[in-house]
Amino acid sequence: MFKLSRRYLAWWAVAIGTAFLIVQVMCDLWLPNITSDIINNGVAKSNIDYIWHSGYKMLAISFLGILASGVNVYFAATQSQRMGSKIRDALFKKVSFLSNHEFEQFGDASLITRTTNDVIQIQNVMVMILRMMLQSPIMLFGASFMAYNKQPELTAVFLVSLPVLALFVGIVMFFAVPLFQGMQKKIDRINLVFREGLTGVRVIRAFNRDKFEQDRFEGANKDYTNTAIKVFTIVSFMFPIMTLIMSGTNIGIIWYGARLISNQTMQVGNLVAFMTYAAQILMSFMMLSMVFVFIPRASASAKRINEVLEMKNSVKDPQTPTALKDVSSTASLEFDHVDFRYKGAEKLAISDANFKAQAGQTVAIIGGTGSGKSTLISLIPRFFDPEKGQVLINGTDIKAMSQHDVHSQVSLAQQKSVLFRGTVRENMQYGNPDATDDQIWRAMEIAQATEFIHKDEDGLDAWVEQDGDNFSGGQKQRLTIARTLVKQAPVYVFDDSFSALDFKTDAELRHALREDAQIQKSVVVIVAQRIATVADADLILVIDGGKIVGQGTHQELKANNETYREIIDSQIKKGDQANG
Ligand SMILES: Nc1ncnc2c1ncn2[C@@H]1O[C@H](COP(=O)(O)OP(=O)(O)OP(=O)(O)O)[C@@H](O)[C@H]1O
Repeated sequence: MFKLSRRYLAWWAVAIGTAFLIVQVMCDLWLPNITSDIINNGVAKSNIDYIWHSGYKMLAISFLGILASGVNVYFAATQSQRMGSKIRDALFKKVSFLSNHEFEQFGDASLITRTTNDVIQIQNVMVMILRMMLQSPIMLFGASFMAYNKQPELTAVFLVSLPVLALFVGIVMFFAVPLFQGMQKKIDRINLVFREGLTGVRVIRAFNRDKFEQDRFEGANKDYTNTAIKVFTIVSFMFPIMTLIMSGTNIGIIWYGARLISNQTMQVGNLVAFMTYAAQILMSFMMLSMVFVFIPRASASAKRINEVLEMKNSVKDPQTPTALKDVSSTASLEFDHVDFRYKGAEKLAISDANFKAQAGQTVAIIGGTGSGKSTLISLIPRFFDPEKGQVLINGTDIKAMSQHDVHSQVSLAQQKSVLFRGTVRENMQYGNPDATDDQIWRAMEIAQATEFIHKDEDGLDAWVEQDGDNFSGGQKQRLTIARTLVKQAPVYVFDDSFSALDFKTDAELRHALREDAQIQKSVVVIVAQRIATVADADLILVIDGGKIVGQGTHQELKANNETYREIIDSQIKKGDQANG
Protein backbone atom coordinates (compact mmCIF):
# COMPACT_ATOMS: atom_id res chain seq x y z
CA MET A 1 0.00 0.00 0.00
CA PHE A 2 3.01 2.20 0.62
CA LYS A 3 3.89 1.95 -3.09
CA LEU A 4 0.42 3.11 -4.11
CA SER A 5 0.45 5.98 -1.60
CA ARG A 6 3.87 7.08 -2.81
CA ARG A 7 2.63 7.18 -6.38
CA TYR A 8 -0.91 8.48 -6.04
CA LEU A 9 -1.16 10.50 -2.81
CA ALA A 10 -0.53 14.25 -2.93
CA TRP A 11 1.94 14.63 -0.09
CA TRP A 12 1.57 18.41 0.16
CA ALA A 13 -2.13 17.92 0.96
CA VAL A 14 -1.32 15.21 3.49
CA ALA A 15 1.17 17.59 5.16
CA ILE A 16 -1.45 20.37 5.42
CA GLY A 17 -4.03 17.89 6.75
CA THR A 18 -1.54 16.59 9.32
CA ALA A 19 -0.68 20.11 10.48
CA PHE A 20 -4.38 20.74 11.21
CA LEU A 21 -4.62 17.34 12.87
CA ILE A 22 -1.83 18.30 15.27
CA VAL A 23 -3.72 21.51 16.11
CA GLN A 24 -6.88 19.47 16.76
CA VAL A 25 -5.06 17.02 19.06
CA MET A 26 -3.41 19.89 20.96
CA CYS A 27 -6.85 21.40 21.57
CA ASP A 28 -8.25 18.04 22.69
CA LEU A 29 -5.37 17.65 25.13
CA TRP A 30 -5.69 21.17 26.44
CA LEU A 31 -9.41 21.02 27.26
CA PRO A 32 -9.26 18.56 30.25
CA ASN A 33 -6.50 20.70 31.70
CA ILE A 34 -8.81 23.74 31.69
CA THR A 35 -11.64 21.60 33.13
CA SER A 36 -9.47 20.62 36.07
CA ASP A 37 -8.42 24.23 36.47
CA ILE A 38 -12.08 25.40 36.57
CA ILE A 39 -12.94 22.76 39.21
CA ASN A 40 -9.82 23.36 41.35
CA ASN A 41 -9.68 27.16 41.17
CA GLY A 42 -13.22 28.19 40.17
CA VAL A 43 -15.77 25.70 41.57
CA ALA A 44 -13.81 24.72 44.70
CA LYS A 45 -13.14 28.38 45.55
CA SER A 46 -16.58 29.69 44.33
CA ASN A 47 -14.79 32.11 42.02
CA ILE A 48 -17.45 32.93 39.41
CA ASP A 49 -15.22 35.30 37.42
CA TYR A 50 -12.60 32.59 37.11
CA ILE A 51 -15.25 30.13 35.89
CA TRP A 52 -16.50 32.60 33.25
CA HIS A 53 -12.98 33.46 32.14
CA SER A 54 -11.96 29.80 31.81
CA GLY A 55 -15.29 29.02 30.14
CA TYR A 56 -14.57 31.49 27.33
CA LYS A 57 -11.10 30.00 26.95
CA MET A 58 -12.63 26.52 26.69
CA LEU A 59 -15.12 27.71 24.10
CA ALA A 60 -12.39 29.27 21.96
CA ILE A 61 -10.20 26.17 22.16
CA SER A 62 -13.15 23.89 21.35
CA PHE A 63 -13.97 26.05 18.35
CA LEU A 64 -10.36 25.94 17.14
CA GLY A 65 -10.32 22.15 17.62
CA ILE A 66 -13.54 21.70 15.61
CA LEU A 67 -12.23 23.91 12.82
CA ALA A 68 -8.91 22.04 12.67
CA SER A 69 -10.73 18.71 12.73
CA GLY A 70 -12.99 19.85 9.85
CA VAL A 71 -10.03 20.85 7.70
CA ASN A 72 -8.29 17.56 8.48
CA VAL A 73 -11.39 15.51 7.63
CA TYR A 74 -11.73 17.46 4.38
CA PHE A 75 -8.14 16.73 3.34
CA ALA A 76 -8.32 13.07 4.43
CA ALA A 77 -11.57 12.49 2.53
CA THR A 78 -10.68 14.35 -0.66
CA GLN A 79 -7.14 12.96 -0.86
CA SER A 80 -8.25 9.36 -0.41
CA GLN A 81 -10.97 9.85 -3.06
CA ARG A 82 -8.46 11.42 -5.46
CA MET A 83 -6.01 8.61 -4.79
CA GLY A 84 -8.75 6.07 -5.59
CA SER A 85 -9.64 7.91 -8.77
CA LYS A 86 -5.97 8.00 -9.90
CA ILE A 87 -5.56 4.27 -9.19
CA ARG A 88 -8.70 3.48 -11.22
CA ASP A 89 -7.39 5.56 -14.13
CA ALA A 90 -4.01 3.84 -13.95
CA LEU A 91 -5.65 0.40 -13.84
CA PHE A 92 -7.87 1.14 -16.82
CA LYS A 93 -4.94 2.49 -18.81
CA LYS A 94 -2.80 -0.51 -17.93
CA VAL A 95 -5.54 -3.02 -18.76
CA SER A 96 -6.19 -1.34 -22.12
CA PHE A 97 -2.59 -2.03 -23.09
CA LEU A 98 -2.27 -5.54 -21.67
CA SER A 99 -1.69 -8.13 -24.34
CA ASN A 100 -4.11 -11.05 -24.49
CA HIS A 101 -1.58 -13.24 -22.65
CA GLU A 102 -1.63 -11.03 -19.54
CA PHE A 103 -5.35 -10.30 -19.78
CA GLU A 104 -6.14 -14.00 -19.65
CA GLN A 105 -3.90 -14.39 -16.61
CA PHE A 106 -6.24 -12.23 -14.48
CA GLY A 107 -9.60 -12.81 -16.13
CA ASP A 108 -12.13 -10.03 -16.64
CA ALA A 109 -14.15 -10.68 -13.44
CA SER A 110 -11.06 -10.27 -11.28
CA LEU A 111 -9.96 -7.17 -13.19
CA ILE A 112 -13.37 -5.59 -12.52
CA THR A 113 -13.14 -6.40 -8.78
CA ARG A 114 -9.63 -5.00 -8.65
CA THR A 115 -10.73 -1.74 -10.31
CA THR A 116 -13.83 -1.31 -8.15
CA ASN A 117 -13.96 -3.10 -4.80
CA ASP A 118 -10.20 -3.29 -4.19
CA VAL A 119 -9.83 0.42 -4.88
CA ILE A 120 -12.69 1.17 -2.45
CA GLN A 121 -10.87 -0.82 0.27
CA ILE A 122 -7.79 1.33 -0.28
CA GLN A 123 -9.85 4.54 -0.19
CA ASN A 124 -11.58 3.56 3.06
CA VAL A 125 -8.38 2.60 4.81
CA MET A 126 -6.65 5.71 3.48
CA VAL A 127 -9.23 7.89 5.26
CA MET A 128 -8.59 5.88 8.42
CA ILE A 129 -4.84 6.25 8.04
CA LEU A 130 -4.99 9.97 7.35
CA ARG A 131 -7.33 10.48 10.31
CA MET A 132 -6.88 7.83 12.97
CA MET A 133 -3.46 6.39 12.28
CA LEU A 134 -1.82 9.79 12.45
CA GLN A 135 -4.03 11.09 15.23
CA SER A 136 -3.85 8.08 17.57
CA PRO A 137 -0.08 7.97 18.29
CA ILE A 138 0.05 11.75 18.86
CA MET A 139 -2.99 11.56 21.12
CA LEU A 140 -1.67 8.44 22.89
CA PHE A 141 1.67 10.01 23.78
CA GLY A 142 0.20 13.48 24.42
CA ALA A 143 -2.54 12.17 26.73
CA SER A 144 -0.07 9.88 28.56
CA PHE A 145 2.26 12.81 29.09
CA MET A 146 -0.56 15.07 30.33
CA ALA A 147 -1.97 12.32 32.58
CA TYR A 148 1.47 11.69 34.08
CA ASN A 149 1.90 15.40 34.61
CA LYS A 150 -1.45 15.66 36.38
CA GLN A 151 -0.96 12.74 38.77
CA PRO A 152 1.99 10.36 38.20
CA GLU A 153 0.83 7.78 40.81
CA LEU A 154 -2.52 7.27 39.04
CA THR A 155 -0.83 6.11 35.80
CA ALA A 156 -0.22 2.79 37.62
CA VAL A 157 -3.84 1.91 36.63
CA PHE A 158 -2.74 1.71 33.00
CA LEU A 159 -0.22 -1.02 33.90
CA VAL A 160 -3.24 -3.30 34.20
CA SER A 161 -5.72 -1.95 31.61
CA LEU A 162 -3.34 -1.46 28.65
CA PRO A 163 -1.91 -5.05 28.63
CA VAL A 164 -5.48 -6.43 28.91
CA LEU A 165 -6.55 -4.25 25.97
CA ALA A 166 -3.46 -5.25 23.94
CA LEU A 167 -4.15 -8.94 24.55
CA PHE A 168 -7.76 -8.56 23.47
CA VAL A 169 -6.83 -6.61 20.30
CA GLY A 170 -4.18 -9.26 19.50
CA ILE A 171 -6.82 -12.01 19.72
CA VAL A 172 -9.21 -10.07 17.44
CA MET A 173 -6.47 -9.47 14.87
CA PHE A 174 -5.38 -13.10 14.95
CA PHE A 175 -8.86 -14.28 13.93
CA ALA A 176 -10.07 -11.36 11.81
CA VAL A 177 -7.08 -10.57 9.61
CA PRO A 178 -6.94 -13.86 7.62
CA LEU A 179 -10.71 -13.70 7.10
CA PHE A 180 -10.47 -10.11 5.85
CA GLN A 181 -7.77 -11.11 3.39
CA GLY A 182 -9.88 -13.95 2.00
CA MET A 183 -12.89 -11.71 1.40
CA GLN A 184 -11.52 -10.11 -1.78
CA LYS A 185 -11.08 -13.50 -3.48
CA LYS A 186 -14.67 -14.35 -2.58
CA ILE A 187 -15.89 -11.12 -4.18
CA ASP A 188 -13.94 -12.13 -7.32
CA ARG A 189 -15.88 -15.39 -7.34
CA ILE A 190 -19.24 -13.59 -6.98
CA ASN A 191 -18.32 -11.31 -9.89
CA LEU A 192 -17.25 -14.24 -12.03
CA VAL A 193 -20.46 -16.21 -11.49
CA PHE A 194 -22.59 -13.08 -11.90
CA ARG A 195 -20.82 -12.16 -15.15
CA GLU A 196 -21.19 -15.63 -16.57
CA GLY A 197 -24.84 -15.61 -15.57
CA LEU A 198 -25.41 -12.28 -17.33
CA THR A 199 -23.54 -12.99 -20.55
CA GLY A 200 -24.90 -16.50 -20.83
CA VAL A 201 -28.45 -15.70 -19.78
CA ARG A 202 -30.05 -17.00 -22.99
CA VAL A 203 -28.04 -20.23 -22.98
CA ILE A 204 -28.91 -20.75 -19.33
CA ARG A 205 -32.61 -20.37 -20.07
CA ALA A 206 -32.51 -22.47 -23.22
CA PHE A 207 -30.77 -25.31 -21.36
CA ASN A 208 -33.06 -24.95 -18.34
CA ARG A 209 -30.09 -24.36 -16.09
CA ASP A 210 -31.62 -21.40 -14.21
CA LYS A 211 -31.80 -23.34 -10.99
CA PHE A 212 -28.23 -24.60 -11.36
CA GLU A 213 -26.89 -21.08 -11.98
CA GLN A 214 -28.98 -19.62 -9.14
CA ASP A 215 -27.55 -22.24 -6.79
CA ARG A 216 -24.05 -21.50 -8.03
CA PHE A 217 -24.51 -17.79 -7.40
CA GLU A 218 -26.17 -18.44 -4.06
CA GLY A 219 -23.20 -20.63 -3.08
CA ALA A 220 -20.66 -17.94 -3.95
CA ASN A 221 -22.80 -15.26 -2.30
CA LYS A 222 -23.31 -17.30 0.88
CA ASP A 223 -19.63 -18.10 1.10
CA TYR A 224 -18.77 -14.39 0.98
CA THR A 225 -21.59 -13.40 3.34
CA ASN A 226 -20.63 -16.04 5.91
CA THR A 227 -17.05 -14.84 5.94
CA ALA A 228 -18.18 -11.21 6.18
CA ILE A 229 -20.57 -12.02 9.06
CA LYS A 230 -17.83 -13.99 10.85
CA VAL A 231 -15.31 -11.21 10.52
CA PHE A 232 -17.66 -8.41 11.53
CA THR A 233 -18.96 -10.46 14.48
CA ILE A 234 -15.38 -10.74 15.71
CA VAL A 235 -14.78 -7.02 15.17
CA SER A 236 -18.09 -6.11 16.83
CA PHE A 237 -16.80 -7.62 20.08
CA MET A 238 -14.23 -4.86 20.17
CA PHE A 239 -16.69 -2.16 21.19
CA PRO A 240 -18.42 -3.76 24.19
CA ILE A 241 -15.15 -5.20 25.50
CA MET A 242 -13.47 -1.85 24.99
CA THR A 243 -16.27 -0.19 26.99
CA LEU A 244 -15.80 -2.81 29.69
CA ILE A 245 -12.06 -2.15 29.86
CA MET A 246 -12.70 1.60 29.89
CA SER A 247 -15.24 1.31 32.72
CA GLY A 248 -12.83 -0.93 34.66
CA THR A 249 -10.08 1.65 34.18
CA ASN A 250 -12.38 4.44 35.38
CA ILE A 251 -13.35 2.44 38.47
CA GLY A 252 -9.64 1.88 39.18
CA ILE A 253 -8.92 5.59 38.72
CA ILE A 254 -11.84 6.66 40.94
CA TRP A 255 -10.94 4.11 43.63
CA TYR A 256 -7.29 5.09 43.69
CA GLY A 257 -8.04 8.79 43.07
CA ALA A 258 -10.51 8.89 46.00
CA ARG A 259 -7.77 7.66 48.31
CA LEU A 260 -5.36 10.29 46.98
CA ILE A 261 -8.02 13.00 47.44
CA SER A 262 -8.77 11.88 50.99
CA ASN A 263 -5.00 11.94 51.70
CA GLN A 264 -5.08 15.46 50.22
CA THR A 265 -2.37 14.55 47.70
CA MET A 266 -4.70 15.23 44.73
CA GLN A 267 -7.39 17.79 43.85
CA VAL A 268 -10.83 16.77 42.49
CA GLY A 269 -10.26 18.68 39.24
CA ASN A 270 -7.14 16.62 38.57
CA LEU A 271 -9.15 13.42 38.97
CA VAL A 272 -11.73 14.60 36.40
CA ALA A 273 -8.96 15.61 33.96
CA PHE A 274 -7.14 12.33 34.54
CA MET A 275 -10.29 10.36 33.68
CA THR A 276 -10.62 12.27 30.41
CA TYR A 277 -6.97 11.61 29.56
CA ALA A 278 -7.48 7.93 30.40
CA ALA A 279 -10.42 7.80 27.96
CA GLN A 280 -8.26 9.52 25.30
CA ILE A 281 -5.41 7.03 25.85
CA LEU A 282 -7.65 3.99 25.59
CA MET A 283 -9.60 5.39 22.61
CA SER A 284 -6.37 6.15 20.74
CA PHE A 285 -5.10 2.68 21.45
CA MET A 286 -8.38 1.25 20.24
CA MET A 287 -8.42 3.37 17.06
CA LEU A 288 -4.86 2.41 16.28
CA SER A 289 -5.73 -1.26 16.67
CA MET A 290 -8.78 -0.83 14.42
CA VAL A 291 -6.56 0.60 11.72
CA PHE A 292 -4.24 -2.39 12.08
CA VAL A 293 -7.22 -4.73 11.74
CA PHE A 294 -8.33 -3.06 8.49
CA ILE A 295 -4.88 -2.46 6.99
CA PRO A 296 -4.23 -6.15 6.14
CA ARG A 297 -7.43 -6.28 4.08
CA ALA A 298 -6.45 -3.12 2.23
CA SER A 299 -2.91 -4.48 1.84
CA ALA A 300 -4.34 -7.58 0.19
CA SER A 301 -6.27 -5.25 -2.14
CA ALA A 302 -3.16 -3.13 -2.77
CA LYS A 303 -1.22 -6.30 -3.64
CA ARG A 304 -3.89 -7.28 -6.15
CA ILE A 305 -3.84 -3.78 -7.69
CA ASN A 306 -0.03 -3.73 -7.84
CA GLU A 307 -0.04 -7.13 -9.55
CA VAL A 308 -1.94 -5.52 -12.43
CA LEU A 309 -0.05 -2.22 -12.46
CA GLU A 310 3.34 -3.94 -12.36
CA MET A 311 2.48 -6.68 -14.82
CA LYS A 312 5.15 -6.67 -17.50
CA ASN A 313 3.50 -6.45 -20.88
CA SER A 314 4.87 -9.13 -23.19
CA VAL A 315 4.10 -6.88 -26.18
CA LYS A 316 6.26 -3.78 -25.81
CA ASP A 317 6.91 -0.68 -27.88
CA PRO A 318 10.49 -0.38 -29.17
CA GLN A 319 12.68 2.36 -27.66
CA THR A 320 12.91 4.23 -30.96
CA PRO A 321 9.98 3.18 -33.11
CA THR A 322 10.35 3.21 -36.91
CA ALA A 323 8.35 6.05 -38.44
CA LEU A 324 5.33 5.18 -40.58
CA LYS A 325 5.95 5.05 -44.34
CA ASP A 326 3.74 6.68 -46.92
CA VAL A 327 2.07 3.63 -48.40
CA SER A 328 -0.56 5.15 -50.66
CA SER A 329 0.18 2.54 -53.36
CA THR A 330 2.67 0.14 -51.79
CA ALA A 331 0.74 -1.52 -48.98
CA SER A 332 1.92 -5.03 -48.24
CA LEU A 333 1.59 -7.75 -45.62
CA GLU A 334 4.19 -10.42 -45.10
CA PHE A 335 4.65 -13.33 -42.70
CA ASP A 336 8.30 -14.37 -42.69
CA HIS A 337 8.67 -17.90 -41.23
CA VAL A 338 6.54 -17.11 -38.18
CA ASP A 339 6.23 -19.48 -35.18
CA PHE A 340 3.84 -18.72 -32.33
CA ARG A 341 3.01 -20.54 -29.10
CA TYR A 342 0.37 -19.65 -26.44
CA LYS A 343 1.83 -19.08 -22.99
CA GLY A 344 2.41 -22.39 -21.23
CA ALA A 345 1.41 -24.45 -24.28
CA GLU A 346 3.64 -27.33 -25.36
CA LYS A 347 2.75 -27.21 -29.04
CA LEU A 348 3.21 -24.34 -31.45
CA ALA A 349 -0.17 -22.80 -32.38
CA ILE A 350 1.38 -21.45 -35.60
CA SER A 351 4.46 -22.95 -37.17
CA ASP A 352 6.51 -21.56 -40.01
CA ALA A 353 3.82 -19.31 -41.49
CA ASN A 354 5.26 -17.77 -44.63
CA PHE A 355 3.39 -15.71 -47.23
CA LYS A 356 3.26 -12.26 -48.81
CA ALA A 357 0.47 -10.13 -50.24
CA GLN A 358 0.47 -6.76 -52.01
CA ALA A 359 -1.99 -3.87 -52.26
CA GLY A 360 -5.10 -4.87 -54.19
CA GLN A 361 -4.77 -8.54 -53.26
CA THR A 362 -7.15 -10.57 -51.13
CA VAL A 363 -5.68 -13.30 -48.93
CA ALA A 364 -8.18 -15.88 -47.73
CA ILE A 365 -7.47 -18.25 -44.87
CA ILE A 366 -9.41 -21.48 -44.66
CA GLY A 367 -9.11 -24.47 -42.38
CA GLY A 368 -10.98 -26.65 -39.93
CA THR A 369 -12.14 -25.47 -36.56
CA GLY A 370 -9.23 -24.93 -34.14
CA SER A 371 -6.71 -25.07 -37.00
CA GLY A 372 -5.18 -21.69 -36.06
CA LYS A 373 -6.90 -19.16 -38.35
CA SER A 374 -7.80 -16.63 -35.66
CA THR A 375 -4.42 -17.10 -34.00
CA LEU A 376 -2.64 -16.35 -37.27
CA ILE A 377 -4.49 -13.11 -37.87
CA SER A 378 -4.18 -12.00 -34.22
CA LEU A 379 -0.47 -11.64 -34.95
CA ILE A 380 -1.17 -8.92 -37.56
CA PRO A 381 -2.36 -6.17 -35.11
CA ARG A 382 0.32 -7.47 -32.68
CA PHE A 383 -2.10 -8.84 -30.09
CA PHE A 384 0.68 -11.39 -29.54
CA ASP A 385 4.33 -11.48 -30.58
CA PRO A 386 5.71 -14.40 -32.61
CA GLU A 387 8.21 -16.72 -30.96
CA LYS A 388 10.24 -16.75 -34.18
CA GLY A 389 10.09 -14.92 -37.49
CA GLN A 390 8.57 -11.57 -38.40
CA VAL A 391 5.27 -10.05 -39.40
CA LEU A 392 5.89 -7.14 -41.78
CA ILE A 393 3.43 -4.43 -42.77
CA ASN A 394 4.52 -2.31 -45.71
CA GLY A 395 7.98 -3.88 -45.41
CA THR A 396 8.53 -2.94 -41.73
CA ASP A 397 8.65 -5.50 -38.92
CA ILE A 398 5.66 -4.59 -36.73
CA LYS A 399 7.84 -5.08 -33.63
CA ALA A 400 9.89 -2.07 -34.78
CA MET A 401 6.80 0.17 -34.89
CA SER A 402 4.91 1.63 -31.95
CA GLN A 403 1.75 -0.35 -31.18
CA HIS A 404 -0.28 2.77 -31.89
CA ASP A 405 1.16 2.90 -35.41
CA VAL A 406 0.59 -0.83 -35.96
CA HIS A 407 -3.06 -0.43 -34.93
CA SER A 408 -3.41 2.53 -37.29
CA GLN A 409 -2.23 0.29 -40.15
CA VAL A 410 -4.69 -2.53 -39.50
CA SER A 411 -8.47 -2.42 -39.54
CA LEU A 412 -9.94 -5.52 -37.96
CA ALA A 413 -13.39 -7.08 -37.85
CA GLN A 414 -13.35 -9.75 -35.17
CA GLN A 415 -15.16 -13.07 -35.19
CA LYS A 416 -17.45 -11.87 -32.42
CA SER A 417 -19.22 -8.64 -33.38
CA VAL A 418 -18.66 -5.92 -30.81
CA LEU A 419 -20.74 -2.74 -30.93
CA PHE A 420 -20.84 0.05 -28.37
CA ARG A 421 -23.81 1.82 -26.84
CA GLY A 422 -24.48 5.01 -28.80
CA THR A 423 -25.67 5.94 -32.28
CA VAL A 424 -24.83 4.05 -35.47
CA ARG A 425 -22.77 7.06 -36.55
CA GLU A 426 -20.72 7.02 -33.32
CA ASN A 427 -20.05 3.32 -33.83
CA MET A 428 -19.04 3.88 -37.44
CA GLN A 429 -16.68 6.71 -36.52
CA TYR A 430 -15.00 4.60 -33.81
CA GLY A 431 -11.80 4.08 -35.82
CA ASN A 432 -12.07 7.27 -37.86
CA PRO A 433 -13.67 10.15 -35.94
CA ASP A 434 -13.43 12.43 -39.01
CA ALA A 435 -15.40 10.12 -41.28
CA THR A 436 -18.16 12.01 -43.14
CA ASP A 437 -21.71 10.71 -43.52
CA ASP A 438 -20.93 10.02 -47.21
CA GLN A 439 -17.96 7.84 -46.26
CA ILE A 440 -20.05 6.01 -43.68
CA TRP A 441 -22.89 5.36 -46.16
CA ARG A 442 -20.34 4.13 -48.73
CA ALA A 443 -18.88 1.66 -46.17
CA MET A 444 -22.39 0.56 -45.21
CA GLU A 445 -23.22 0.01 -48.86
CA ILE A 446 -20.22 -2.28 -49.28
CA ALA A 447 -21.11 -4.06 -46.03
CA GLN A 448 -24.70 -4.50 -47.29
CA ALA A 449 -25.95 -2.65 -44.21
CA THR A 450 -27.85 0.24 -45.83
CA GLU A 451 -31.07 -1.66 -46.20
CA PHE A 452 -31.86 -2.07 -42.51
CA ILE A 453 -30.33 1.25 -41.44
CA HIS A 454 -32.25 3.19 -44.14
CA LYS A 455 -35.39 1.49 -42.95
CA ASP A 456 -34.88 3.10 -39.59
CA GLU A 457 -36.17 6.66 -39.80
CA ASP A 458 -33.28 7.84 -37.62
CA GLY A 459 -30.73 6.68 -40.22
CA LEU A 460 -27.20 7.10 -38.86
CA ASP A 461 -28.66 8.46 -35.63
CA ALA A 462 -30.36 5.12 -34.95
CA TRP A 463 -29.62 3.96 -31.43
CA VAL A 464 -27.37 0.98 -30.70
CA GLU A 465 -27.95 -0.70 -27.33
CA GLN A 466 -25.13 -2.14 -25.22
CA ASP A 467 -23.45 -4.98 -27.19
CA GLY A 468 -25.72 -4.07 -30.13
CA ASP A 469 -28.51 -6.09 -28.54
CA ASN A 470 -31.22 -4.35 -30.61
CA PHE A 471 -29.73 -5.77 -33.86
CA SER A 472 -29.73 -9.32 -35.19
CA GLY A 473 -26.51 -11.36 -35.40
CA GLY A 474 -26.23 -10.77 -39.16
CA GLN A 475 -27.01 -7.04 -38.83
CA LYS A 476 -24.36 -6.67 -36.13
CA GLN A 477 -21.85 -8.41 -38.36
CA ARG A 478 -22.60 -6.07 -41.26
CA LEU A 479 -22.29 -3.01 -39.04
CA THR A 480 -18.97 -4.33 -37.72
CA ILE A 481 -17.74 -4.85 -41.28
CA ALA A 482 -18.85 -1.32 -42.20
CA ARG A 483 -17.00 0.10 -39.18
CA THR A 484 -13.87 -1.77 -40.26
CA LEU A 485 -14.14 -0.19 -43.71
CA VAL A 486 -14.75 3.34 -42.40
CA LYS A 487 -11.31 3.19 -40.78
CA GLN A 488 -9.11 3.40 -43.84
CA ALA A 489 -5.99 1.26 -43.41
CA PRO A 490 -3.37 -0.48 -45.58
CA VAL A 491 -4.46 -3.87 -44.16
CA TYR A 492 -8.06 -5.00 -43.61
CA VAL A 493 -8.65 -8.19 -41.64
CA PHE A 494 -12.01 -9.96 -41.48
CA ASP A 495 -12.00 -12.83 -39.00
CA ASP A 496 -14.82 -15.11 -40.04
CA SER A 497 -16.93 -11.97 -40.32
CA PHE A 498 -19.01 -13.21 -43.23
CA SER A 499 -20.23 -16.39 -41.53
CA ALA A 500 -23.65 -15.00 -40.51
CA LEU A 501 -24.31 -13.70 -44.03
CA ASP A 502 -26.29 -15.70 -46.55
CA PHE A 503 -24.44 -16.83 -49.70
CA LYS A 504 -25.92 -14.06 -51.85
CA THR A 505 -25.05 -11.23 -49.43
CA ASP A 506 -21.61 -12.76 -48.86
CA ALA A 507 -20.96 -12.72 -52.64
CA GLU A 508 -22.31 -9.17 -53.04
CA LEU A 509 -20.17 -7.94 -50.18
CA ARG A 510 -16.97 -9.48 -51.57
CA HIS A 511 -17.77 -8.10 -55.01
CA ALA A 512 -18.26 -4.61 -53.56
CA LEU A 513 -15.00 -4.95 -51.62
CA ARG A 514 -13.11 -5.84 -54.82
CA GLU A 515 -14.62 -2.94 -56.78
CA ASP A 516 -13.93 -0.20 -54.23
CA ALA A 517 -11.08 2.10 -55.32
CA GLN A 518 -9.97 2.82 -51.75
CA ILE A 519 -9.85 -0.85 -50.73
CA GLN A 520 -7.89 -1.70 -53.87
CA LYS A 521 -4.99 0.22 -52.33
CA SER A 522 -4.96 -2.17 -49.35
CA VAL A 523 -4.36 -5.83 -48.56
CA VAL A 524 -7.54 -7.64 -47.53
CA VAL A 525 -7.31 -10.73 -45.31
CA ILE A 526 -10.44 -12.85 -44.98
CA VAL A 527 -10.80 -15.81 -42.63
CA ALA A 528 -13.62 -18.08 -43.69
CA GLN A 529 -15.06 -21.55 -43.32
CA ARG A 530 -16.90 -21.61 -46.68
CA ILE A 531 -15.17 -22.47 -49.96
CA ALA A 532 -17.50 -20.03 -51.76
CA THR A 533 -16.16 -17.16 -49.64
CA VAL A 534 -12.51 -17.87 -50.42
CA ALA A 535 -12.73 -19.17 -54.01
CA ASP A 536 -12.13 -15.82 -55.74
CA ALA A 537 -9.25 -14.70 -53.47
CA ASP A 538 -5.86 -13.96 -55.05
CA LEU A 539 -4.11 -16.13 -52.47
CA ILE A 540 -5.74 -18.86 -50.40
CA LEU A 541 -3.89 -20.22 -47.36
CA VAL A 542 -5.02 -23.67 -46.26
CA ILE A 543 -4.25 -24.09 -42.59
CA ASP A 544 -4.23 -27.32 -40.62
CA GLY A 545 -2.88 -27.87 -37.11
CA GLY A 546 -1.25 -24.42 -37.13
CA LYS A 547 0.66 -25.09 -40.38
CA ILE A 548 0.02 -23.59 -43.79
CA VAL A 549 -0.34 -26.84 -45.71
CA GLY A 550 -1.11 -25.21 -49.02
CA GLN A 551 -1.21 -21.82 -50.69
CA GLY A 552 -2.31 -20.65 -54.14
CA THR A 553 -5.47 -19.86 -56.06
CA HIS A 554 -8.66 -21.89 -55.91
CA GLN A 555 -7.83 -23.70 -59.15
CA GLU A 556 -4.23 -24.47 -58.09
CA LEU A 557 -5.26 -25.80 -54.68
CA LYS A 558 -8.15 -27.77 -56.10
CA ALA A 559 -5.69 -29.47 -58.40
CA ASN A 560 -2.80 -29.99 -55.94
CA ASN A 561 -3.87 -29.79 -52.33
CA GLU A 562 -5.38 -32.76 -50.55
CA THR A 563 -6.67 -30.81 -47.49
CA TYR A 564 -8.34 -28.18 -49.69
CA ARG A 565 -10.03 -30.89 -51.74
CA GLU A 566 -11.25 -32.55 -48.54
CA ILE A 567 -12.80 -29.26 -47.43
CA ILE A 568 -14.53 -28.90 -50.83
CA ASP A 569 -15.78 -32.49 -50.67
CA SER A 570 -17.10 -32.12 -47.15
CA GLN A 571 -18.99 -28.94 -48.08
CA ILE A 572 -20.45 -30.48 -51.24
CA LYS A 573 -21.63 -33.48 -49.19
CA LYS A 574 -23.13 -31.20 -46.57
CA GLY A 575 -24.84 -29.21 -49.33
CA ASP A 576 -26.21 -32.41 -50.90
CA GLN A 577 -27.49 -33.63 -47.56
CA ALA A 578 -29.11 -30.28 -46.92
CA ASN A 579 -30.69 -30.26 -50.38
CA GLY A 580 -31.60 -33.94 -50.37
N1 LIG B 1 -5.92 -17.96 -25.65
C1 LIG B 1 -5.54 -19.19 -25.93
N2 LIG B 1 -4.73 -19.86 -25.08
C2 LIG B 1 -4.32 -21.12 -25.37
N3 LIG B 1 -4.65 -21.79 -26.49
C3 LIG B 1 -5.46 -21.17 -27.37
C4 LIG B 1 -5.95 -19.85 -27.14
N4 LIG B 1 -6.73 -19.49 -28.18
C5 LIG B 1 -6.73 -20.54 -29.03
N5 LIG B 1 -5.97 -21.54 -28.55
C6 LIG B 1 -5.71 -22.82 -29.21
O1 LIG B 1 -5.06 -22.57 -30.44
C7 LIG B 1 -5.60 -23.39 -31.46
C8 LIG B 1 -6.06 -22.52 -32.63
O2 LIG B 1 -7.16 -21.74 -32.21
P1 LIG B 1 -7.82 -20.66 -33.16
O3 LIG B 1 -8.81 -19.90 -32.37
O4 LIG B 1 -6.76 -19.90 -33.85
O5 LIG B 1 -8.56 -21.60 -34.21
P2 LIG B 1 -9.49 -21.21 -35.44
O6 LIG B 1 -8.92 -21.90 -36.64
O7 LIG B 1 -9.68 -19.75 -35.53
O8 LIG B 1 -10.82 -21.92 -34.99
P3 LIG B 1 -12.34 -21.52 -35.32
O9 LIG B 1 -12.58 -21.71 -36.77
O10 LIG B 1 -13.11 -22.51 -34.51
O11 LIG B 1 -12.53 -20.11 -34.85
C9 LIG B 1 -6.73 -24.19 -30.85
O12 LIG B 1 -6.24 -25.49 -30.60
C10 LIG B 1 -7.03 -23.51 -29.54
O13 LIG B 1 -7.35 -24.43 -28.53
